[in-house]
Amino acid sequence: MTEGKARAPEQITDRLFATERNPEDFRFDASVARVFPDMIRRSVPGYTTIIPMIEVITEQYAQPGSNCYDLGCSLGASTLAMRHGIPYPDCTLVGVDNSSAMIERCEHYIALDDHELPVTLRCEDLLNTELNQAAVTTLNFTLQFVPPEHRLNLLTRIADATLPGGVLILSEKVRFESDCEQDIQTRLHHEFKRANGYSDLEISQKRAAIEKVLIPETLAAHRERLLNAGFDQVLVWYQCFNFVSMLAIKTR
Ligand SMILES: Nc1ncnc2c1ncn2[C@@H]1O[C@H](C[S@+](CC[C@H]([NH3+])C(=O)[O-])CC(=O)[O-])[C@@H](O)[C@H]1O
Ligand SMILES: O=C(O)C(=O)Cc1ccccc1
Repeated sequence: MTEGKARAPEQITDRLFATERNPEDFRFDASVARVFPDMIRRSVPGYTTIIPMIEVITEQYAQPGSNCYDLGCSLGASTLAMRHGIPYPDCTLVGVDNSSAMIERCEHYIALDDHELPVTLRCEDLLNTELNQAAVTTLNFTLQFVPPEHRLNLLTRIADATLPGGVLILSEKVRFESDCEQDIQTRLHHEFKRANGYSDLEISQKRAAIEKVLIPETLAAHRERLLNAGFDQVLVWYQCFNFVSMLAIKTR
């Protein structure tokens, strides 16, 4: 480790679903925020690849004097990737999350990161947050938690706020048209979780807890809605099982 640099906090193991519990919908509360880095790394195939690629993509699409947004920033992993990718000192970087437990811890992680570009954190609903002059906006596994009926309106607000040449990085858990593919990809995702030390009880209790709050859609539905919202081009730049990351580009 470089001398004088702050040390990254130790990761706390996610055991939230390890013992039998009453069925309750998943919430981003203090108990989740506490174990979140471990939870997301062991639960989302490709997360540890997607984060550094957000840095690479941000570096390509940031524009001088623009704003960059990380919507649903949690503890700031995607925010810090954007911070490190932005090559212009006059850019503004904003992280938004409506979980106060996440934002409180996120402030701490941002402070530990030794970098000159300031980060503004907003503890508010991303459905109401002000967006303008955006070069890069990230929704890294966040849109899936927004009620489906609000998704087009949010994406339209993002597209309207995006500068020509700007992008949206959209990572989502997806579902598949074909029942057979849905079964295979879900099984492979569960095998990934098992390989990362989650038990069958943990997998099934978490599955029940997220069922009503994490609503995946098909890739075709995402594509069509992004184009309807005002983006000009949509491409998939990453997929591992049922976890996908897209790039929506505004060319004009
Ligand atoms: N309406 C909303 N308004 C604001 N925040 C919201 C809303 N709905 C959900 N969130 C927030 O979106 C985040 C989703 S996690 C993002 C990971 C991060 N991007 C990462 O790259 O580490 C993904 C996951 O847990 O799978 C949580 O912190 C919620 O509080
Ligand atoms: O854990 C799962 O099964 C998921 O689909 C991903 C996830 C990751 C973190 C919070 C909620 C869901």
